[in-house]
Amino acid sequence: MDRDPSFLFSGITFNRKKFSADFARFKELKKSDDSEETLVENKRPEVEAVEKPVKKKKRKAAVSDPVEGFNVFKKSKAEPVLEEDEETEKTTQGKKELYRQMERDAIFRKKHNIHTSGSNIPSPLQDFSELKSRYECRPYILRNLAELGIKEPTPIQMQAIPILLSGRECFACAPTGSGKTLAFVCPMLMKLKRASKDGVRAVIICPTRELASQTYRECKKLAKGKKFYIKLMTKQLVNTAEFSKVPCDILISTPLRLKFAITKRKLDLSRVEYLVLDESDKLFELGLLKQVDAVVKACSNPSIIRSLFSATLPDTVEELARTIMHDAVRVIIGRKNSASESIKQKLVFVGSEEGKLIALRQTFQESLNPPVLVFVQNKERAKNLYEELKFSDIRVDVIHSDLPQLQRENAIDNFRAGKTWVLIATDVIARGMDFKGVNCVINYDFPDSSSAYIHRIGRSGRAGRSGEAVTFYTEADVRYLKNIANVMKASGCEVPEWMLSLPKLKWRKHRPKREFK
Ligand SMILES: Nc1ncnc2c1ncn2[C@@H]1O[C@H](COP(=O)(O)OP(=O)(O)OP(=O)(O)O)[C@@H](O)[C@H]1O
Repeated sequence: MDRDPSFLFSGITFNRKKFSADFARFKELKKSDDSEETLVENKRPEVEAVEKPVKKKKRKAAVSDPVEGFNVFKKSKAEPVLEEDEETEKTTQGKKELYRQMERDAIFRKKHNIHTSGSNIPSPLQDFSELKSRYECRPYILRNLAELGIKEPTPIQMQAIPILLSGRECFACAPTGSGKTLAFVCPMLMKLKRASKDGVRAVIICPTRELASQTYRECKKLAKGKKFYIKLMTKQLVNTAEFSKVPCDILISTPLRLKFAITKRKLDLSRVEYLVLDESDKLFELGLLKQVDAVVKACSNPSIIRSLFSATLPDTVEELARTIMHDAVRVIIGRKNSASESIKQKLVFVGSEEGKLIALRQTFQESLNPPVLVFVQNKERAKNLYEELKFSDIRVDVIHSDLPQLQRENAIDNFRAGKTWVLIATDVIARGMDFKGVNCVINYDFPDSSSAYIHRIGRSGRAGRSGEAVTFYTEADVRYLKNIANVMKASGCEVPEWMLSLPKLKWRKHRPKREFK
């Protein structure tokens, strides 16, 4: 007979007092039963957890089985496992793709002579169209590049642009005339995005006024169609009463003017996001170092991106650079501290100082192929040589630091416009100046260092054009020939063996007293 079990115990009362001990035991037992149950319940997942690796595979296989009705369960339980596996697979795939990309980058860099060091270096840019696909570049930049006739990035642009766009600091060494200006201006404009009136956001320091004003013009050209506040620090601007209130996104200046403005408390650089030291090795020379240091200090924004560019980067400058930069990428195009390979270089023995003027006149008589730049050691010599040549039938002009600013500007403009055929110059325009189509550079006076040589002759053979460089040397210069001969050899020019085997000099600046004869 089936009886309800509750029925058996109906009417029975339990003497809790009498059997309190048993009751307690019973209770305990129940409790322990409960706890055991809890334990068992708790154990299950543990067992499952232990079994998981075994079950994982089964589950995975099961998931692939199209068994209806189990899907929900399988999905809900098995999905995290699947995700994990897919995740692992994805990671493996991702890693493989990363390695493949790194390999492709290495091949591409090798092809374009791009040498890099640093961690996680972004892939080089193969084409300017990648500025849009990879970095959402605004159309105005691509339009301006096209208008300027700039179709393909140069090697320094291929590598430095993605580095700067990915927010990394960079110190770069690339040959003269290889497009370094665009390599830092383009990412700067892209990162700044739009104009603002919240203070100076980017600073470009150039060693000379001429270079600063050229860089200013280049910036304006690339920013055309976009309302950015781009300012060239002139004497007039710095003396403006309300200078600190003038809206400015990008400020281009020589270090001296910047330091002056900072000292006079007219300029707040604490919001600067981008700082470029163009011709950085020059800026780190003794004459400019203090001023540059003051500017670097004034740019106190902790998330600032600094970059250094030059065609020559001595080890000492690199060491100094490392102390101010964080996690910077080093980019070298071709060989470090080498001359552009598109320049045909020649050394001409002129005997003594007297021989120079004769050699120069002879060179002009044989073939004068303007525009020609003639470099001399100092302003006195520039004035003297100009006096010698100004009444000849050659259209000659001169530029040096003693001239008033307007005259300096006119000398540059006339040379650019082809009105001047021969421009006599000191090293004031040896760096960075971009005169299109200078056919020949003549080092009337031997350059005082191999880097001065590289920059001087780099005024020709720019942007893939060919050029010529002639260097006069006297008996007194012979012992300094080796360094120049090495530069020549490294860029593929023929050099007599005896020059290369001259004793090695610990490099000091070669600035002998030269009498004009
Ligand atoms: N991608 C490019 N394609 C063609 N021309 C270019 C390209 N980029 C820059 N240029 C042109 O090349 C010339 C040299 O550029 P830039 O003055 O920037 O050289 P640089 O490397 O800074 O030289 P330097 O070391 O003498 O300062 C300029 O006239 C510039 O307009």
